[in-house]
Amino acid sequence: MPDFGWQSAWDRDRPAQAPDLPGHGARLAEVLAQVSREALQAEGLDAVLQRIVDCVVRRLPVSIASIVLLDDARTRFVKEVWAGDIPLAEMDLAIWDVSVGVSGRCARTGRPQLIADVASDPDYVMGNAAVRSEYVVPIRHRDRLHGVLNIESTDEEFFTAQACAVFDAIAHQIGGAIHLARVVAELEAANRKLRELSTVDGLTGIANRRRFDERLAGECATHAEQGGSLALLLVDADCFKQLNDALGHLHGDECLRRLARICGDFAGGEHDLAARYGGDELALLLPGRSEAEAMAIAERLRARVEEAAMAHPTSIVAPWMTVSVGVFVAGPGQAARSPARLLSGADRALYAAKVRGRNRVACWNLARSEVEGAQT
Ligand SMILES: Nc1nc2c(ncn2[C@@H]2O[C@H](COP(=O)(O)OP(=O)(O)OP(=O)(O)O)[C@@H](O)[C@H]2O)c(=O)[nH]1
Repeated sequence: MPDFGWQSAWDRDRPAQAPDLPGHGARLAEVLAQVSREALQAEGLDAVLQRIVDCVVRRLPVSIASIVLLDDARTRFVKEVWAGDIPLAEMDLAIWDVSVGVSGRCARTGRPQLIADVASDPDYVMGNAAVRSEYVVPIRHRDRLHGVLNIESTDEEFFTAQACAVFDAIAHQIGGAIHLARVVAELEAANRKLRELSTVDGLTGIANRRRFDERLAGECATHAEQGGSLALLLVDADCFKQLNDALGHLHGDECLRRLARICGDFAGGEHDLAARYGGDELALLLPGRSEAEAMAIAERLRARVEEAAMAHPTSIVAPWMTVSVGVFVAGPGQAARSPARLLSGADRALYAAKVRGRNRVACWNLARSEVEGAQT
């Protein structure tokens, strides 16, 4: 007779599904307490299942406890976590069919399997010759079968109705844990998707203004602390209103998407960011670039947009789409690293590029308080 510590208070004829453990349920409660939403989120399902079987073997007098999970089709066992105080024979049981073993029988029938004498059961797969009895319970949540809980004992009298009821309750809790883990995973995936959507520009697929503002503030703080340079490029389509008017907004949208892809190609560094700043204006944040490097990138970007030869029949600049680029670089040791000052510097440069003819690159030089690079 197993000694769970609550035998004296146990009603032997009690139905198996309702373990009543007056005053003695601490050990079962400890097993059940291994499952919580916090533990599932922090450690993941596999770790929680492992803690359950460890706790079963440590706190209840069983020799082997294992949880075996089914695939979605419920035709194969695909994962097993186990614990034991006796060794198990090396068996390649990582994946096996439900036609095999007592666990398979349990999964096929959906009913608990109680084997008082394992030697007499043709389906029993021996892991240790000392095992005498086994109890295998379906793990389900509502109508869905997730796997089985397999308990083995060296005592053939072990699985009384009371003992079975305890393991039924544990299997029930595991079913809930698996369901909860799925819900948590689905919730996390949905949250990830939402976070992603809230920082991506719907039209172009690059970062949106919100993400840009966050990153700009972050980079400004980092560079204020660590020094180094921080380059900002504002890229604005020339005569975009006329393009929309001539070829329609849908065509304009497609041109913006292509422009965003080109900008994205120039944001190859780990901390670089290409974003849609608003309307037909995009921004490139390039930490660690000197003024000369930033100007060279801006010029290559400008040239690449021309090479793309997106038709613009009504532009006053060229028969294809062009961009003007304003550059500002907060160099090492310069005190101009606030987002507002970076934006204002790049904006001044962009304005100069526009008024000096468009389709050109200009840079605002803070030290000299003048624009460079945009020939008049
Ligand atoms: N197709 C399309 N057009 C947009 C979108 N967002 C803003 N625009 C248009 O972009 C145009 C920007 O016009 P302006 O700010 O006058 O600039 P511009 O015509 O490019 O003139 P310059 O910048 O001075 O060369 C406006 O006509 C907006 O309607 C968008 O998502 N799709």
